[in-house]
Amino acid sequence: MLKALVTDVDGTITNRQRRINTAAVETVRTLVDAGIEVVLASGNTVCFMDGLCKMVGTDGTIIGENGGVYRRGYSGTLRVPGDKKTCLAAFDVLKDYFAGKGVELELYSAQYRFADVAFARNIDPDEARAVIRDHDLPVRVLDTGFAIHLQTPGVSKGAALAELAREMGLSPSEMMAIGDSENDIEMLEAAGFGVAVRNAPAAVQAAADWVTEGAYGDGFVEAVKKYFNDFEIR
Ligand SMILES: O=C(O)COP(=O)(O)O
Ligand SMILES: [Mg+2]
Repeated sequence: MLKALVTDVDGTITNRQRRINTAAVETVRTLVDAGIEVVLASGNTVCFMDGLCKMVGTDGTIIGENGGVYRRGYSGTLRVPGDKKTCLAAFDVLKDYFAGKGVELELYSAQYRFADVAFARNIDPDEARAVIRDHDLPVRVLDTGFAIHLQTPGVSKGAALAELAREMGLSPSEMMAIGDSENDIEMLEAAGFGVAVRNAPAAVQAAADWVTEGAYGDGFVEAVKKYFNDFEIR
């Protein structure tokens, strides 16, 4: 039986423009009201996630910064498996490289981040990967479709899911995960049942156990409806 749902945010319960799908919000509330824990798992910052949890109506359990941080409930201890210093050092190398080509990198909410670095998608992520490789830097480049992130190896939403499951007294096999992007791959693999929404790229769909017909929030709602009876109602 499934006991918790772990869902990505951007591209999974929002549309391409980051507008939240209101039916997806209702669906999350239906789960929460049935006693099923819903974990929001995102590349976004903790403060963003806290506001989102409050307004959607979850208990504040989050995975943020692509697994760079996670926390059980609003008052739980914030765990920070990520390493911001390493990511920032790699970012400086990228910044210099792209400045040399006349392209400025735009950091996203750097002052609110504990673990990863996020910046605008005005460069080719594969070119950034090549620079990281050439300089032998210990970070990986993630393109979420909404931002590019730098993250230390071993840190992922999937690794955070496994740690969080332990804190919640659950097994990852009792969790369903839903996502849309390459920062969700490890999470879809770690969960007992992984779902990709239709807008997910092929590599993400391949990591999932099932792919929805609908895209974005419509796909999210479709997946929860289809598997609702596999959740243990308390
Ligand atoms: O922060 C991002 O780049 C994307 O966020 P997401 O993980 O909720 O899709
Ligand atoms: Mg996403």
